[in-house]
Amino acid sequence: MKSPPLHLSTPHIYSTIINRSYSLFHFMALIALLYYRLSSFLLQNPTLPYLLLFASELLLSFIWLCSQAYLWAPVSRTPLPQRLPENKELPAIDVFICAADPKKEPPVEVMNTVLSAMALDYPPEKLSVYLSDDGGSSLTLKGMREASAFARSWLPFCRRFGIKNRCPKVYFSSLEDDLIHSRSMEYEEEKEKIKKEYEKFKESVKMAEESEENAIDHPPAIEVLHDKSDKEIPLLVYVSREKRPHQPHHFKAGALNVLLRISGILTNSPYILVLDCDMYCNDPTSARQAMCFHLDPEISSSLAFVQFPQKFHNISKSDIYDAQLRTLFVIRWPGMDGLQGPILSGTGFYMKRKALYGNLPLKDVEQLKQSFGLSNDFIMSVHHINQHNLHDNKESSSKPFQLQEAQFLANCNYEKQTLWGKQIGFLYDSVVEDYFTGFILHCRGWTSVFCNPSRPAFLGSATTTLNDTLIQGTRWNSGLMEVAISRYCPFIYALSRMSLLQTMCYGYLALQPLYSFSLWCLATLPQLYLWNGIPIYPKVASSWFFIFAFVFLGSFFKHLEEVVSSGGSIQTWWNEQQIWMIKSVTAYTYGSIDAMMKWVGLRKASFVPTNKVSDEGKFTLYQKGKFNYQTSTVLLAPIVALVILNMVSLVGGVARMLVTGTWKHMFGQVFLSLYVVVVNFPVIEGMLMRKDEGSVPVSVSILSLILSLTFLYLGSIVL
Ligand SMILES: O=c1ccn([C@@H]2O[C@H](COP(=O)(O)OP(=O)(O)O[C@H]3O[C@H](CO)[C@@H](O)[C@H](O)[C@H]3O)[C@@H](O)[C@H]2O)c(=O)[nH]1
Ligand SMILES: [Mn+2]
Repeated sequence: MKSPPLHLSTPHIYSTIINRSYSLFHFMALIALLYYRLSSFLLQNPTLPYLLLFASELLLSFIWLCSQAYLWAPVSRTPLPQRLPENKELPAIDVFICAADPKKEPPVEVMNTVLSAMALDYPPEKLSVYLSDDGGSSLTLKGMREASAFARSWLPFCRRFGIKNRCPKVYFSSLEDDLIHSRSMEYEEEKEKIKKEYEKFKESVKMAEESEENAIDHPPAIEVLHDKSDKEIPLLVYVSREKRPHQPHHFKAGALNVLLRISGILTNSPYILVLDCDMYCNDPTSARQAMCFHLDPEISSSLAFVQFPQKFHNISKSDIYDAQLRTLFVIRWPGMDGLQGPILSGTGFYMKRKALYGNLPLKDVEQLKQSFGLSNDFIMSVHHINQHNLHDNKESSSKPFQLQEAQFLANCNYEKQTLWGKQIGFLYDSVVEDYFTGFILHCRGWTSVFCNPSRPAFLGSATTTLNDTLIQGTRWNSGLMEVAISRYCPFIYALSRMSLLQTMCYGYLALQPLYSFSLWCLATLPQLYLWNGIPIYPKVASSWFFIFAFVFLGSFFKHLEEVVSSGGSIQTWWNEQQIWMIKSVTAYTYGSIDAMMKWVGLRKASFVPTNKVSDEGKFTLYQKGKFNYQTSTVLLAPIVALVILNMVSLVGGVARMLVTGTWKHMFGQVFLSLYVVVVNFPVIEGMLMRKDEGSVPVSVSILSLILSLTFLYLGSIVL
C-alpha cells in the first residue's frame, strides 16, 4: 500500500492569476517602449548619453523579465509531522554551526545557539552538534565545555516541561512561559534552579580569559565534549580547523567542508542542518518538519535540501534597512518552490549529505581518493552514504573516534589536488557559497523545498545599521557578480541543465548587482538633460508618454500590491523603495566593482563577518526608524551626491520650464528627479534637518555637492 504523503502543497492560485495578467500587460508595454527608442534612433543618430539611457532601459527590462519567473507559480507547503514514522525509524542528523570571530560573535550567544540545537525535539542519540570555530579561540572552546555541562540540566528540563523556547537566553528573558503543560509548583522550583545554573554558566563563559591567539595562524584543534555514553544528550564536538596565513581557507564554505569530513568519520548522519552561529533554533520541531519532506516518498529521492526562511529576532517595526530581506523570503522563495525549489540560503536548511558528494561516478578507491582526499576512514564513510539506503537506521559501525584522523581531515593541505570546493561539498567559486552551491545542486537535477511555518523555526540577528547593511550587501553582490561573470553564469551554464523559469530566477539574482548601472544612468542622465532643457521622454499627452508612465507606475504599484498582499504595510513598501535605491548606488555598485577586480586579479576574496553585538545608541536609532549615516564616506557620498544632483536639477529644470513654458516636454524628467528626491527624503533630512550623531556629516555633504556640481558642469559641456 502506498504510504500517505507527509506534507501538503498549496498553489497560490489567486496571486498567480494577478501576476500573470500583470506580466502580460507590462511585457507589451516594454516592447512598445523599446520600439519607440529604436525607431527614434533611425531618425537621428543617438549620442552617447542616449545610448547609455537606452542600455539601462534594456537592462532593466531584462531584469524585470527574469523576475517574473518568481511570480509564475508560487506555492506554500505544510508539513504533517504527525504522520512521521516512530522515533526509532527516523534518520540521524548532524548539526553544523559556524563561528568565526569571538569579538563580533560573543561566545555566550554562540553557546545559546549550540544549546538550542542540542535541545531540538529529536531522538538525542540521532542528533550530533558540531561547532566550527574559525577564530580558533580558547574562549569559544571554554564556552563549549560549559555548554556541554549546562546541557545536562537544560535538556531534561526542556523535555520534561515541554518548553518551546529552547534557546536559554530567550527562554529566560521572555515574559511569558511557553509551556505545553500548565504551570505547577514543581515547574516553578525547577525553573528557579535552572535559572541560577544558567547565570553561572553565563558568568563562566564571560570570565574565560582569552589567551594570545591568532585567528589566521593556528593548528587544528578538535575536541569531543560529549560522547554518546549518555544517550539523553546529543554528541557535541568542537572543531577549529588549521589555518595558515598564506593558505586560502575559503571562509564559511571551507569551514563547512571540514565539518562535513570530520562528521563523516564520526557520525556520518544522512542529513545535515546548517546554522550560522547567531541563528538559534526557535522551534524545536523544525527537524521533524524537515523530515516530512525528506522522508516523503513522492519527493524524497531527488530532494537535496529543505530551506527555512531566515528570520530575525531584532527587526524593528519599520525595518528601514529591509534587514529581513522580505521580498526574498516572502515572494521569491515561495515562487521558486513552485519550480525546482528555493535557493540555498546559508543557514536554516536541512541538507541530504549525499547531495554534497557531487553525483560522481566513482568506482575504484583510487578515484575516490583523487576526489575526496587521502583519508581511508572518510572514503569509507562516503561509500557508506552512497551505498546504503538513507533511511536504513541501523547504527553505523562507528569506530572509536580517532583524533589523529580528524586532525588530518582538518588540515589546510587536505583539500589540495582534490575536488573539494570545486565539485564536492560547499563550493568555493563565490563568496555567496550558499547561492552558488544551491545553484550547482539544482543544475545537477536535485530539488529543494521551502518550509515557512508560522512559528519561525530559526531566528538570527539582522544588521541594524546602514554601515553593516551596506558592507554585507557589498559582499553578497560581489559574490553574485562573481557567478554572473564566470563560466557558471546562469544564462549560459544553466539553460541546458534546468528549466527556463528556474534559470531566470538564478539569473535575476546574478544580474541584481547590475541594477546599479541602470540606476546610475537613470538618476543622472535625464537630470543632466533637464538641467540643460533638453527633453528625452515623449511629451505629455502623446500615446508614447502613456507607455513610459505605464511601465513606471506599473512596477511601482505592483510592488505595493506584492507587499500588501503578503501582509506588509504601506510603510514597508516605501522603505523598500528607499533602501533599494541606496543599496543600488552603493552595495550593488561596489559589489560589481569588487567582483570585476577579483576577476582581473586586482583583489582577493574576503568575507568580513557581520557584527552581532549591537550598540545601544545605534540600535535605538534603528528602532525609531531613523537612518544612521555613521558610515564611511565611500559608502555615503554616492547616495548623497545623487540626491543633491537631483535636487539641483529639479530646481533648475522647473525654473527653466516656468520661464520657457515647455512643461509638456520636460514633465517626464521633472517627475523622475522629483521621485528620486522624494524617495530619498531621509537622506535630505539627514543632511539638512538632523543634528544627532546619525546625521550626514557636513564634510560628506560638501564633497557630494562638489561632485554633483562638477558632474553637471562637465556633463553640460559634453552634451
Ligand atoms: O571565515 C568565515 C567567515 C564567516 N563564517 C561564518 O559564516 C556565518 C555567516 O556570516 P555572517 O557574518 O553572519 O554573514 P551574513 O552576511 O549575515 O551571512 C549570510 O550570507 C552568507 C554568505 O555571504 C551566508 O553564508 C550566511 O549563511 C548568510 O546568513 C557566521 O556564522 C560566521 O561565523 C565562518 O565560519 N568563517
Ligand atoms: Mn549573519
